[in-house]
Amino acid sequence: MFTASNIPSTSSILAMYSTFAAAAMLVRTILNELIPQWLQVKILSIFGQFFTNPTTQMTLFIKEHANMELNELYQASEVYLSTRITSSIGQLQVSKAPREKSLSIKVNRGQQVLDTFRGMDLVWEFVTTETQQIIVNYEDMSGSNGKTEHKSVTLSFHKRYKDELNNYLPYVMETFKCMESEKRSVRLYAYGSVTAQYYEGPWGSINLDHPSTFDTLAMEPELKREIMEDLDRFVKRKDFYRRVGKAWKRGYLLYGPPGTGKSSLVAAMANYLKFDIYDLELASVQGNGGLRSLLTGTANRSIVVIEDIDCSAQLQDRGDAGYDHGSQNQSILYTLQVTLSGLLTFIDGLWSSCGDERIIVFTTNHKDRLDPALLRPGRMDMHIHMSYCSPNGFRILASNYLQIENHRLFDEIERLIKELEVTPAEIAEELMKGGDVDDVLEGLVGFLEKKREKQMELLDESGSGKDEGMETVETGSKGVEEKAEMEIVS
Ligand SMILES: Nc1ncnc2c1ncn2[C@@H]1O[C@H](COP(=O)(O)OP(=O)(O)OP(=O)(O)O)[C@@H](O)[C@H]1O
Ligand SMILES: [Mg+2]
Repeated sequence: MFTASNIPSTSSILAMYSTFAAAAMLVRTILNELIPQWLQVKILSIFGQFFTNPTTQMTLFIKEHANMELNELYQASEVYLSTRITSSIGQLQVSKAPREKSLSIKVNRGQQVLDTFRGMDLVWEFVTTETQQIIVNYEDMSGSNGKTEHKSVTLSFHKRYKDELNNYLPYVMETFKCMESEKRSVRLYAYGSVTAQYYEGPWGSINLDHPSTFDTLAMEPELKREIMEDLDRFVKRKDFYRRVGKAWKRGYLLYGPPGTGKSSLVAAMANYLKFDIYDLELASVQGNGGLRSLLTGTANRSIVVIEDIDCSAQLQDRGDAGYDHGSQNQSILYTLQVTLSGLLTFIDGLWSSCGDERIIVFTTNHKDRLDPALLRPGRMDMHIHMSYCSPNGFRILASNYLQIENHRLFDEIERLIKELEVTPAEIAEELMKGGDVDDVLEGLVGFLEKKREKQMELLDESGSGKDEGMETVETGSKGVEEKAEMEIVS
């Protein structure tokens, strides 16, 4: 009993309370490490949290895909829960892909993970359900029975905390975004096989681990700076895009001869922004419907690349006339090809409405062969010409490959490079040859001289000139016709 003289003051009650709370937290942390999570859930059920009581418990189902689109909250949950791993979780998935530098540890399916947030206890669990499905083999249009796996994660908590979710779920998303921006490796996604489509989702991925960066790219410094600034501006302009009512996306068309660094530039962009790459081979995509579901299955903060767009799946506009082919099989084959209009519809419409911070890159060796519809303003925001190696480009390669900034042979090499159509890939190959620096550079001079002889012969025969320099063309709303004025030729 408290008497007037021994009633504790408010401050001492607060001090007692905070000591008690700290002790409770400590006990909780220790128990969290020692007691298996499922047992903790049982204990919580007994002592008032009633996780197993359907009248007081609320469970959210977060599915991997929602309306055919990747569910970002599911992705976030997977990443977030990897930060909640304690020694009390009985089963973990550990993997290491050959190209990955570190182990990847995830909570195994069926394992419960306990989390607390502002006094609220939550139980997470990964679950997998299967449904029977007919799997179609698109080559011969035969069907077979198969199982489709649906991944989801459940989140259970006491109903009285449901309002707190408005803080908790954004916290999960925020943690995910922070971890994503800190991640060191960029992933390369490629369109999987039909089987992968049903069991692992349409995109399989590996660590990109591509060494290309803006530092290693042999390009005119001015062009490099422009591209980097464009990317910086793009990622910072969330509010701008929202204000002007435009989708937060950017399209780049990279064109130029083989071996001039188009693919390397895509890797450099991905490494610079820490965006994952989705490599889309249109030829293996089953029709416009397939294209749609693949593209909607890509994550935010990513680059979708369609290489060699001029060669991809006879991309000519075929209108709606495809069903006039007579035989059933032809109609089926026809519908399995991506059409130009399907691609354009996606770029203009669907692409705009799905996701944020998206970059799409087309590459081609022959810009002149592209359908003008693809080059129209508003489709690709920036056209980047990757051309033959320049003296500046050579110096970057020499610095990267040989770690030298100057050499007695540089003048001669640069003079030859100015005269010739030689790609950075060809020069890089020469610089990779063994021997000391003198040997390698003499080898390069020999290579360039031989090339000059050959080009002189060809020039005599055809009388053609060199495709000079690199340029960027910004195609804004004013149109392609204005390109000449906006050209920056370096
Ligand atoms: N501009 C460059 N800077 C540095 N290295 C380059 C450059 N261009 C090419 N290379 C070297 O050549 C190799 C091939 O280049 P890359 O695949 O990027 O060329 P590409 O333009 O995409 O060719 P293609 O049109 O055949 O796809 C690269 O792995 C790189 O080693
Ligand atoms: Mg390429």
